[in-house]
Amino acid sequence: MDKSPYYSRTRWHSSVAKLTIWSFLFIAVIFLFFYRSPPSSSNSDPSRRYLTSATWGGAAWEKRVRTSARIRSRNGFSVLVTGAAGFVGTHVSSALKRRGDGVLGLDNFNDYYDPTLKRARQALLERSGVFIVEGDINDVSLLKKLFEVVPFTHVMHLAAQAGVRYAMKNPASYVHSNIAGFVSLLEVCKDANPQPAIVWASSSSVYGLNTKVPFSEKDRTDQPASLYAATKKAGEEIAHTYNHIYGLSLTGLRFFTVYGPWGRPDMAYFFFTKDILNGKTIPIFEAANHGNVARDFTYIDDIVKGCLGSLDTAEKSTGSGGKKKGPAQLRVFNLGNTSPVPVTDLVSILERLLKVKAKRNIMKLPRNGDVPYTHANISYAQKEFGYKPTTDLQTGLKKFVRWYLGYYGNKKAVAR
Ligand SMILES: O=C(O)[C@H]1O[C@H](OP(=O)(O)OP(=O)(O)OC[C@H]2O[C@@H](n3ccc(=O)[nH]c3=O)[C@H](O)[C@@H]2O)[C@H](O)[C@@H](O)[C@H]1O
Repeated sequence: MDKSPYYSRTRWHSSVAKLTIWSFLFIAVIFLFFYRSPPSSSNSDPSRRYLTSATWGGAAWEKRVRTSARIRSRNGFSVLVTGAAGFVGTHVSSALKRRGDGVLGLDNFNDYYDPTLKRARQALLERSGVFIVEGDINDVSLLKKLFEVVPFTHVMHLAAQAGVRYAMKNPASYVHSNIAGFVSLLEVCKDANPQPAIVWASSSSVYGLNTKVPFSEKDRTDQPASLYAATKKAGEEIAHTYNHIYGLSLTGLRFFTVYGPWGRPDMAYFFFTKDILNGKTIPIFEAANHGNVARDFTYIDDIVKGCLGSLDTAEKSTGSGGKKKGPAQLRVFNLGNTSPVPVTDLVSILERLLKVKAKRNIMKLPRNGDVPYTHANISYAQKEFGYKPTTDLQTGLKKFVRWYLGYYGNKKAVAR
């Protein structure tokens, strides 16, 4: 049967209508899929393995966030601690919680060093009521969500790619965490209402090739010797910018070689202990003309006091919702021990504590970012919040070794 033009037109119209409806439905389904699925953390750093594909959101998750951040003392703070499963992050979170502040942790649990140690720290914090959200500081939507759920008064920003020598192996990870991550955190903080006051971890390494000792905050910091140092120095400049434009209150802390229980396995005192116990030779660097390489090793409890002192004296940010209302506080403090010790002496102390002779391989300081000497002038922190380190290297290492042997269950050597 012949079809009339009218019939063909009607059929054509009905096909177009069907196609439109199906296309519309298809787009709606795609849209719903992306809108409803919980945003996962943006672990976009290609050079880093994350052991979890972290998800967040939902009523139960928000309740945990709120409960963890709830203030339990008069005039207490509500603090977001980034890098909470890290060495310093764990100690600071637990100290804040103990005194009644609300604490919420954030950590991406990356595998720069053994993540089971980070999980053990997490379990420790969990027992004292601190919840660690799994996510990356580059995940702006997660950060925004956290600030929607909790009006944090303070941010203790300790998440970072640490380690001086590793920067030659994986430079991108330093830019990702210490620069991009810091900026994404500051972006969210400046938009928050109220804006939090921010205390964050810079590093003694910013002094780089500076030879004037002891290092004072007024000394030059424009000659970094490693990419790690350069990213921390960049952080200090970025802090200046956000303070200047948005009225964020910012305090940078230049930590000097922090050590102690629950420490970082990539640091010399930690892997020296392991290698001495295993009878493995340890490389000990020496400076030019057989000079000693020395560090102003600072015990973790002293660093925690410095962190809390900085939080307690941090003034409020002056802006809100991305608008500056007036000048805000901008500070940088050295947090060191003020008594440098040669690395060879550190090894001798470990030998005595472990009752094992180290196999030493003395070698020239490699050109990998290490500097020969650090020494903090701490008078500024002393003046501002009474910072006064009280633990010498011998005492601090004794506590570290006791923890190490307990944690790793090595029964062969016993710390005195
Ligand atoms: O203050 C900081 O801001 C930094 O402190 C820490 O860096 P460093 O002071 O370099 O500590 P760490 O690696 O433990 O080496 C200690 C000493 O052992 C020497 N060292 C090291 C390795 C080795 O094989 N042999 C050796 O002699 C080495 O030459 C050095 O003299 C943090 O890791 C860093 O993240 C940052 O926070």
